[in-house]
Amino acid sequence: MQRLIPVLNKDHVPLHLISVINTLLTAAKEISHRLHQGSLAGTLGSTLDENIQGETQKKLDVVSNQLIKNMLLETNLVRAVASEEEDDIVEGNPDAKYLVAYDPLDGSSNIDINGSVGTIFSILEVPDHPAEGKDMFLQTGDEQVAAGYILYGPSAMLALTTGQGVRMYTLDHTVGEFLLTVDQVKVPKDTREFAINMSNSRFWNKPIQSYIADLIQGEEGPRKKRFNMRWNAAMVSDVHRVLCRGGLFTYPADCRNKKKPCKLRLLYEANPMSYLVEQAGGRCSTGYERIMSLQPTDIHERVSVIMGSSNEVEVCLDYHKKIPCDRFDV
Ligand SMILES: O=P(O)(O)OC[C@H]1O[C@](O)(COP(=O)(O)O)[C@@H](O)[C@@H]1O
Ligand SMILES: [Mg+2]
Ligand SMILES: [Mg+2]
Repeated sequence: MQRLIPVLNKDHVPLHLISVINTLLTAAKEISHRLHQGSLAGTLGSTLDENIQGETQKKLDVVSNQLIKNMLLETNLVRAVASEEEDDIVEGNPDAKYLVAYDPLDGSSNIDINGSVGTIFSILEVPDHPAEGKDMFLQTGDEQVAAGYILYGPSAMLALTTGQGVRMYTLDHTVGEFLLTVDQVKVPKDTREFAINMSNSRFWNKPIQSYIADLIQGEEGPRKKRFNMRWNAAMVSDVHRVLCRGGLFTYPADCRNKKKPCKLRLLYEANPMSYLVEQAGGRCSTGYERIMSLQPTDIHERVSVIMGSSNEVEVCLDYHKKIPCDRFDV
């Protein structure tokens, strides 16, 4: 089985970019080890702090964030990092070429129940201008030069794209390396599976309510086929399933908190996952716009997300075209 670095070399990925990716993986191996140790490592549970988004931080959110940040900045190859768990960007080498945006641990609520979690990352180049502060990160998803995630499940898996399709690697603990296990990931165009947090349905806008209501009616409804639902409460593992066997994943806007209608973050979650899903032949949208075309205005910006099997996403988007929003504008 092939190791990661020779595969990236064969794809002519620039050497410094390979080093940045490899550094992320070194941090991921350490996170994987700590997760594997569970309570024995003393890192489960919450801290007394909240992150910039007002969410309680788990100890492992903080530990993972520190590990990734420190390791990346030590390479001298990174100009700055932006993390879901940091209020502001953290500057590195002013002469370096790369920017890394990351969600150190996605699906945090799963940590204490020994469920799947992951690390999501997006790598950009420093733009010609404005090349200062957090504005450097305000680039569309189309500007990403690499993106991926490490899923810490029964095995630790890396899904990675550098714009030449998507490959998956599995961590071989005996040699401490990620080995190629799926060469070209392809998301099937059609599906009978969807992933959404149904408990929010009364807070959704009409287009998504109608779409999901029709899926649930199965053979008796307008879709005339039976759909199954899956929800792991970790985007990384819900999207991993979509990459492996198709499906539609969505976290739509809702009116639980009018000031914060969307949950998932554009830079740390939506853009990197969209890059992977599109590179595997799937489709990604907010319901109204392609996610990777969005111009970010803030590093912690949140968006509504619909992604997965292209024909199914298309159907969902038709509901958005035909049915007006009734509760709030997105
Ligand atoms: O608890 P909910 O509302 O179902 O939300 C689950 C969603 O929240 C997230 O856990 C947010 O990510 P974080 O754990 O990084 O904050 C997503 O991974 C997941 O899709
Ligand atoms: Mg997350
Ligand atoms: Mg997180």
